[in-house]
Amino acid sequence: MSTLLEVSGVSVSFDGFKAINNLSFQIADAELRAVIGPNGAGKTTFMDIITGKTKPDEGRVVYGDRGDSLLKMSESKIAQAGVGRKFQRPTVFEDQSVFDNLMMALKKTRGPLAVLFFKPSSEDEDKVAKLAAEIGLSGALHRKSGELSHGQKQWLEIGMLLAQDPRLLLVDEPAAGMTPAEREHTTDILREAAKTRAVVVVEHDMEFVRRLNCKVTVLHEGSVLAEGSLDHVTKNEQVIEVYLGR
Ligand SMILES: Nc1ncnc2c1ncn2[C@@H]1O[C@H](COP(=O)(O)OP(=O)(O)OP(=O)(O)O)[C@@H](O)[C@H]1O
Repeated sequence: MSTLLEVSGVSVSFDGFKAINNLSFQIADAELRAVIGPNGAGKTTFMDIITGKTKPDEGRVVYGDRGDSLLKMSESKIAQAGVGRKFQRPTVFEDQSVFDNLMMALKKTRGPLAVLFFKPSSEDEDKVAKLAAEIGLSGALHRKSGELSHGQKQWLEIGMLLAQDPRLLLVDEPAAGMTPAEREHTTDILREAAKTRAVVVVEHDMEFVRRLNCKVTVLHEGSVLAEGSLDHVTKNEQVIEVYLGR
């Protein structure tokens, strides 16, 4: 499997405090990865660097088949290049139906002019139906999104990101506030999504990470402390000390 994203030797300081310290990270196409670490480990800043929100002081961030540097690109250019990000709080359009939210997300992939003159084809309707099935909302297609449970809103937002067909999807704490059954379904969605794209999941919940059943990267003080299977990293003495032993 070829490398899709390579972060090497990246550091960033805020007012002299090194939030990211010589961090290196790689992910392949169609790989699922969990990123864990205690509060303040640098997980959010790490994602901010990939999406272009924060520019590092040093290091390289190389992406895609041509090895483009993401550091030279704006946030919107990075998004256009196929990097999608899901924040913790869902931001679906509550007054619109699930169907309309997914359809709008499909439109967005076609640029501003296409949005103005957009007429959904039956092909688009099929795509929306397929996305709804992928996120487990086929039965709720015509419900107002505002009426959905917290978990369902999160799934809808994942579906809206998938509608844009990202090559790399970054997901921030998807399990927060979910019921155990919703968490299970969320791991299924993410595992399925990672069959055709790279998915990075930042998560605190260990049971959730165990169900993801993927390679885990442990961050601590802005660097990678350990990497490997969950069983491997949870046996690491340093990991136990800084994170799990608390
Ligand atoms: N814009 C900023 N200005 C100053 N300090 C910052 C800024 N952004 C992050 N930090 C600091 O950098 C460190 C890393 O923060 P970050 O939010 O990336 O950690 P995190 O692993 O996502 O934590 P959490 O699990 O609590 O969300 C923290 O000590 C934080 O206070």
